[in-house]
Order: sequence, then C-alpha cells, then structure tokens
Amino acid sequence: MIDAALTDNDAWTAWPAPAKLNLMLRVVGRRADGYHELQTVFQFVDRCDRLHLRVRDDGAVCRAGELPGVAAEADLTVRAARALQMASDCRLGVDIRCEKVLPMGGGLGGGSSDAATTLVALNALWGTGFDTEALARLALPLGADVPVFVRGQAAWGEGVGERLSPVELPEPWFLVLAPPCSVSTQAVFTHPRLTRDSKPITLANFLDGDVVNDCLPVVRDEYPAVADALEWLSRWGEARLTGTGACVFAAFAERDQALAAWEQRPAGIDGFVARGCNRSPLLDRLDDFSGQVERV
Ligand SMILES: C[C@@](CO)(OP(=O)(O)O)[C@H](O)COP(=O)(O)OP(=O)(O)OC[C@H]1O[C@@H](n2ccc(N)nc2=O)[C@H](O)[C@@H]1O
Ligand SMILES: Nc1ncnc2c1ncn2[C@@H]1O[C@H](COP(=O)(O)OP(=O)(O)O)[C@@H](O)[C@H]1O
Repeated sequence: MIDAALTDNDAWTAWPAPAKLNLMLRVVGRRADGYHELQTVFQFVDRCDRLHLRVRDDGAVCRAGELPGVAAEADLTVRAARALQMASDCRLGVDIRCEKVLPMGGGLGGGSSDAATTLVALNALWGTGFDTEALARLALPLGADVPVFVRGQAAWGEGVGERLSPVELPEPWFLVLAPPCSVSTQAVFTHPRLTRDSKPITLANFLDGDVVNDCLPVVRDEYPAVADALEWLSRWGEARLTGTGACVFAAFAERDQALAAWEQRPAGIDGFVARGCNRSPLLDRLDDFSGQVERV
C-alpha cells in the first residue's frame, strides 16, 4: 500500500489516456459469437484524455462530472474501477473525473483508453499489485481495444485485438481529422458489404506498405462527411481511416508539414496534429508515480 501522504485529503492525481490509431485493419474472419477476427497495427499518439483520480477510503466508486451521453454506470472508467475492486477485494474507492479531449466514437479508442488508464492508475494508487498480464486479462471484457492501452506498447494485433505483439515503428507526425459524424462500430461490423475474408498478411507486408483498412469502403459509402475528409486529406498523403472511423489521418515527416496542412483544413472540421508514439505516455506517468512513491 502506498504512503498516506499520496492518498490523503484533496490528493487528486492526473493520468493521461492517449488515443490510438489503427495503421491498418484487416477483417480476416468471423467467430461463432459474431465477433470479427482482425489483423491490425496499433500505435499511440500524444493526444490524450486526462483522468483525475482521488482515492476514497469508503470503497465507493464515484464519477465526478458529466460525460455527455454516457451514464455513470455505463462509463468505462467506473466499470474498470469496479472490475479491479472485484478482482482484488480492495476496500478503497475512488472519485473519477475525466477531462475529455478525444472525440467520442471516432475510432481513436478514447473510452477504451480511459478504462485502461483507470486500471493501471488504480492498481498503483490502491496498491493492488497486479502485473501487466493480469491487468490485460481484466481489461478485455471491458472492450476489445482496452488491453493494448494497458500494455502501452505499439503492437501488431490479432484475434479481436487481444493477441498482441509489440512492434517498433517509425514515429511520424499525424494530422487527424474528425468529420462531423459518429460511426457505430457495431453497425460497421454488421454491414452486409463489409469484407470479412481478407487474406492474412505479415508484419513485413505491412511495413512494405500494405495499410488497407477493410472498414473503409463501407464507411466511405455510408458517411459522406468521412468521404469528403478522406478526399481532402489525400492531397497531402495516404489518407487512412482509424478503426471503424469516423476519424481519418495522414502521416507527415515533420510537425510543421502537418501543421501547414491543418491550417488549410476545410471549414467546420475538427481535428489535431499529434506525434505517433510506440510507448504510451501512460507508462511514463506510471514511472514518475512509482519514483515518487519510492522517494516518500
Ligand atoms: C474496430 C476497433 C479496432 O481497433 O476499433 P474502434 O473503431 O471501435 O475504435 C476495435 O476492434 C473495436 O473495439 P471496441 O470499440 O472495444 O469494440 P467492442 O466494444 O468490444 O465491440 C463493439 C461491437 O462491435 C462488434 N465487433 C467489435 C470488435 C470485433 N473484433 N468484432 C466485432 O464484431 C461487435 O458487434 C461488438 O458488439
Ligand atoms: N469514458 C468514456 N469515454 C468515451 N466513451 C465512453 C466512455 N465510457 C463509455 N463510453 C462509450 O463508448 C463509446 C465508444 O467510445 P470511444 O472509445 O471514444 O470510441 P471508439 O470505440 O470509436 O474508438 C462511446 O460512444 C460511449 O458511448
């Protein structure tokens, strides 16, 4: 258990929950339960939601603040905290405030990342002592994308995204555009025209430039705002869809190039420029925190 000085009084701690990009995504099959078998490459970007956590000694898990359209009981941060409590018999509780920066339902995995950050941060704050493997197992029932955020390393993913192998990739700058529409992951995966039998590829094929996202044709046809954003972005480089969208992105060697493109964006579109990272900012924060605890 950590020192009382770090859990006392108004001791809020802040933790980053970064976005991910799917640098490619192939749908290679469908399981009996309806879930799809994927091949994907995850990389983080240094654009993050910020979670504020304050340990409580009464065991309650309370959300402080609102998240539009998400009831407290459905909030992935609350569900993650409860999952950790159940797995550990921990008697401590937490107040959770999420400073939302990432667009919701955009394929950037913000909700999944919030859940992963809650698991990792509370494991440290509550002193529950799970290792990364155990936390990743707790993460999967919360969502297919949660384990990669717990592990915090860019990864080649298979299965529903839970079979992960760390990869070292170039870390370019990305211009990410968030078209003004929301795409339902479930609607894409149940779409009759979704390709579900892509031939599996290898990491070497991906590194050689095979960066197809099988969800793209369906999403582009059904969501004109995504089609427009892709068309505009393709002036600057290879325009890709992350996950099931709606966000699209392109890579740039230099930050200034990405910012120059961003300056010329079409009116009414949101987005940001961020750096690709193979190591999640969450791991750096965890190292800082652990160093702090050791010094107390
Ligand atoms: C497609 C991906 C790629 O990274 O990203 P997003 O676009 O959502 O960010 C993920 O696999 C999404 O993961 P996540 O958003 O956690 O999905 P879940 O909540 O587990 O599933 C939402 C719904 O999508 C369908 N689903 C999801 C994943 C998958 N491999 N096959 C599916 O058929 C299921 O119908 C499920 O009910
Ligand atoms: N803390 C949370 N942050 C964002 N979304 C959440 C959260 N908790 C639950 N959700 C739900 O998860 C859905 C998917 O969110 P998100 O991870 O942002 O998108 P995506 O899965 O497309 O990358 C949201 O539309 C919302 O209903």
